[in-house]
Amino acid sequence: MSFFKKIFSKEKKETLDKGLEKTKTNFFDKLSKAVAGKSKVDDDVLDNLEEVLVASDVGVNTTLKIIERIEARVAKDKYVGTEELNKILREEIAGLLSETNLGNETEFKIPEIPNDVNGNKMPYVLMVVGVNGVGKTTTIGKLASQFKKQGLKVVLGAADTFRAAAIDQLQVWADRTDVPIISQEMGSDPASVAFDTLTSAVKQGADVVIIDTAGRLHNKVNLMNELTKIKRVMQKVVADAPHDVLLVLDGSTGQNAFEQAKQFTKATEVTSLAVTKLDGTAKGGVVIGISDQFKIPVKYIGVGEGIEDLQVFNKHEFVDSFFK
Ligand SMILES: Nc1nc2c(ncn2[C@@H]2O[C@H](COP(=O)(O)OP(=O)(O)OP(=O)(O)O)[C@@H](O)[C@H]2O)c(=O)[nH]1
Repeated sequence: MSFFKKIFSKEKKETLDKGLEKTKTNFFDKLSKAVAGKSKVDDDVLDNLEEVLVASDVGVNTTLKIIERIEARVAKDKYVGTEELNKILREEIAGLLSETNLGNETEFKIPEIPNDVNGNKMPYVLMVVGVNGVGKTTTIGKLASQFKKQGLKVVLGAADTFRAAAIDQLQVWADRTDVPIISQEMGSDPASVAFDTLTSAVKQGADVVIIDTAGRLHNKVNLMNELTKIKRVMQKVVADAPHDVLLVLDGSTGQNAFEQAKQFTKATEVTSLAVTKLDGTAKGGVVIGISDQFKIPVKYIGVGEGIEDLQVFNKHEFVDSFFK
């Protein structure tokens, strides 16, 4: 490993540790109360553990899976001391997350997109969905910055034309990261903005296009129609666009994030997830539950407001940081 990579990894780890601090403190405080006065893991301890996991927003289904596995181990080993519970829990959570090959990435990277039939360079198209306020714009800005740092040519598309503020906020990030942005006035057709963005990106020979969209969940049919139309129109320019549909979820909303994931996956095909605002919350367990339940990769996690505070989600790093 290079010297710089080592430094970066150390910084990444520190940010992750700091970002998960609230979740961790809350979780381990509750866990120690759950085993207080007990020397072995019995039904009482398991009941308490179940409550702790649910209270940490791991989600009911995933909690039940974890409890079942611990029960099986306790039954097998006959006597499991409460001091071992931490270790067992860590192993079972890591095991659960390892059952899919998701969450193994360590770096921001995008696949190469083949040229079109005429030999034109095609960009990687990332469409970003999610309700207002979850950190969508910030995540787009942070991603643009990461890709640009790798020397990639990035273009942003302001296809959330529902609110003027959304266009303005994306413009702020475009200025901050010095990345071109394609926008039209508020109220214009989002599909038209997406079309313009892709056309411009192809003309510029761009590597990555990030399209912001409006996420109005209160009308699922409209949302579905809008996203379907954006996709259809984009495909007139880049045949297999979008290559990734990233749903941004606010981790601090806990179970609400699960609910949004359910709604969006019904409205469109979501291919990856970003869970933001983990730093300000004790609900970080939501990442474990969401990874387990949706079988859609959590690709990115937000652990702060700064441009560097978006991390590629790696389940091993996450579990390590959580149980440290
Ligand atoms: N602490 C923390 N704050 C974050 C994170 N990600 C985003 N935020 C903040 O969350 C707030 C909302 O983020 P936006 O990016 O504006 O959210 P949005 O989903 O685009 O919402 P609209 O702009 O209202 O559509 C901003 O104040 C961000 O700085 C994160 O990982 N940690």
